[in-house]
Amino acid sequence: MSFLDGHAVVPVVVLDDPGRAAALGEALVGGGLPIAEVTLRTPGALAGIAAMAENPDLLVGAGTVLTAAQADAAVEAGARFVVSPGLSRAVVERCRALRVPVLPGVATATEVLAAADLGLDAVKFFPAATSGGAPAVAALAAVFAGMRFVPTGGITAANAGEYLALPSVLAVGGSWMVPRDAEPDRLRELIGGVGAVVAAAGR
Ligand SMILES: O=C(O)C(=O)C[C@H](O)[C@H](O)COP(=O)(O)O
Repeated sequence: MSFLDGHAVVPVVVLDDPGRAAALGEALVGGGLPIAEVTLRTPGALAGIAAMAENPDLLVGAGTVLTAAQADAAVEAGARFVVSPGLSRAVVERCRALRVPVLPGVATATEVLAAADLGLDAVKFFPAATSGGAPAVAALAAVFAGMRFVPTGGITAANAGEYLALPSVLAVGGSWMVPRDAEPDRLRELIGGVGAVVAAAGR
């Protein structure tokens, strides 16, 4: 069981204007992608999380969480899961204390081992494309039987299927369907296209 069950693709959102968060959340839900990882990389990210958290049909989480204090702030704003680009014991332990699922980033076997030592059974594989792509995930999965991966970073509609074909891949993350400056029509088109990618991968 994972908070990502039923979510094969996690949209990674960089919000410049928190005033657009609610509409983006509606577009995701309407397009069949009722989940968003809002990165804490913009000043309005926490306000955006709070706005999205008001949508009962949307599972909203925080990305780019680098410190335990940021995990606190994200959960306080309404984040229901936490994603980090790297593996921080402090972040993992704070999320456990907050009873919120956490997905720390790893890119090497040593980091997967460290995550397993912390009792984790799912990690983000980041940055996926430049860390060896789907073949690297398959190679890591071969030696870490209980570990599941969420590759993120450099994933597109064209290559998501390679990752989703791997049984060790819980989901993929990416921003390709939520580009920062897309007009609403283009956004709907990109979000709507994700379903075909997921279906083609048999998910
Ligand atoms: O910092 C984090 O915690 C992140 O989540 C980083 C994101 O995974 C990538 O920025 C998404 O990568 P692209 O799909 O290539 O845009």
